[in-house]
Amino acid sequence: MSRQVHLNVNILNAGVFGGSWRFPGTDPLASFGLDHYIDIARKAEAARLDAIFLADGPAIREDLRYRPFNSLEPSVVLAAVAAATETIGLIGTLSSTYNDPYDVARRFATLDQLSGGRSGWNVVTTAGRESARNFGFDDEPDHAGRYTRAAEFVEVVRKLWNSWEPDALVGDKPAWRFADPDKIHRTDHHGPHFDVAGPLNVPRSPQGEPVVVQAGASTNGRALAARVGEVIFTAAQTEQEAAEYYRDVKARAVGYGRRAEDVVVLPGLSTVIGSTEAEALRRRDLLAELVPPEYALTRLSGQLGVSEDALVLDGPLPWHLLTDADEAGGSQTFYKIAVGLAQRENLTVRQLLRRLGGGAGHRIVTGTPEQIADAILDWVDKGVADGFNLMPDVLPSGFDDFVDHVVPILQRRGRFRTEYETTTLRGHLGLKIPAHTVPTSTDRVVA
Ligand SMILES: Cc1cc2nc3c(=O)[nH]c(=O)nc-3n(C[C@H](O)[C@H](O)[C@H](O)COP(=O)(O)O)c2cc1C
Repeated sequence: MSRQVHLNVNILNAGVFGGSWRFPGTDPLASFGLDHYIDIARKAEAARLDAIFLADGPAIREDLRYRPFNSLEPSVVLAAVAAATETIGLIGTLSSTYNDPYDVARRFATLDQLSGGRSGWNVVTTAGRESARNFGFDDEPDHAGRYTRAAEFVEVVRKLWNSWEPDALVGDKPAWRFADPDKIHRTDHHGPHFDVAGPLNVPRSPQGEPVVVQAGASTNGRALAARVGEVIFTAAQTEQEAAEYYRDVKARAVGYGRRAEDVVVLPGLSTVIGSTEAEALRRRDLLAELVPPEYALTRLSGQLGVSEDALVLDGPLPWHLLTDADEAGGSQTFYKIAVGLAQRENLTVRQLLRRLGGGAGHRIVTGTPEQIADAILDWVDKGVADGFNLMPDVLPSGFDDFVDHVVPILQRRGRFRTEYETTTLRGHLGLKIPAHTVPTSTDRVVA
């Protein structure tokens, strides 16, 4: 049987482009209301997608003068969507840098319990000074330190998810308890030992425990992905980039004693769909025009860590100011992607801004439903992706087009489910229930 495709939909405000909210017929503020998420989730469930996905950064980083951008807390939104759906997976992003393990463990265990085993936690380390400032930091902790903390953070969360014993004490030193808030200079925290006690005592979920998703494809990010990630949300502009990442992270996972199939790799895919190729291209052109230039420039300067003055629209990137990606402070993945695009295609700043469409740098495929379906199956059949985290160009219209016209093609070709065979997120993704979560006779199962 040909490999089945896994598909999530990332509900990103009014769509992935910086000007999606301005697209004709789009309600720019829909994403500030619950119906936006419930309607898309129900549409995704009716189309038998694996999950909906909510990205998140605990700060309003977008320039609100140019783009309505909400920062609704993902676990709250997902709880409401859980009540309005029955089978679709529910993946939310919470930062390992700006949260505590107990709180994250509790949120996703609760969501898992109440949703019947459909929750997934996307662990990110969160780049950007704005988020740091929201949590009392002077500046963002360094990149490597964020990942050191993330590795231990996930370990503690998983222990809490299985903390059936009263003294789920982990780590050997008290973490930063707020004994003396004045003394907590959190800018110097690097991978503290978390000291948590007390079980979560949430009854076992039908999927054992929430799925751990990871997003961040830098060198540090790959190590974390291979160690703990069950689903990896990545970004790749070319088949070669996708292939290199896919093989590397699966090999690293095997190196940690895991199986390659324990890791589902889902690159982001932005789709721009038209009934003809010409119509799709016209839609793509309009989306490019709708991106406020100031917004795109601000976003690119933040992504590259250079001032806007250094970005001359009709000139090349300021190569003399750009460091090696592994030295970048923010998201090294998207730093690499932007630089790689400009280098490979010899783009001016203006041309790069158009290629990115005001987004971070996910691959954009523009075409007819058949062309989109071909592009999806091409990477899956070449073994460089297990499916995709979809980011429709405009929400909800772009996702409606995908569900109404692309999914049926994948189903007719026998590559995508026509019915759910399971009711849990793990089940949809083909992930095993972790052995340590399978109740044993000695487990004290909460009634
Ligand atoms: C595909 C993808 C999606 C991401 N989504 C988020 C997100 O929703 N929130 C966030 O804070 N960081 C997100 N990040 C960035 C990283 O997880 C994180 O911010 C980190 O600091 C940078 O990771 P990197 O250097 O490994 O790219 C994403 C990164 C990638 C590659």
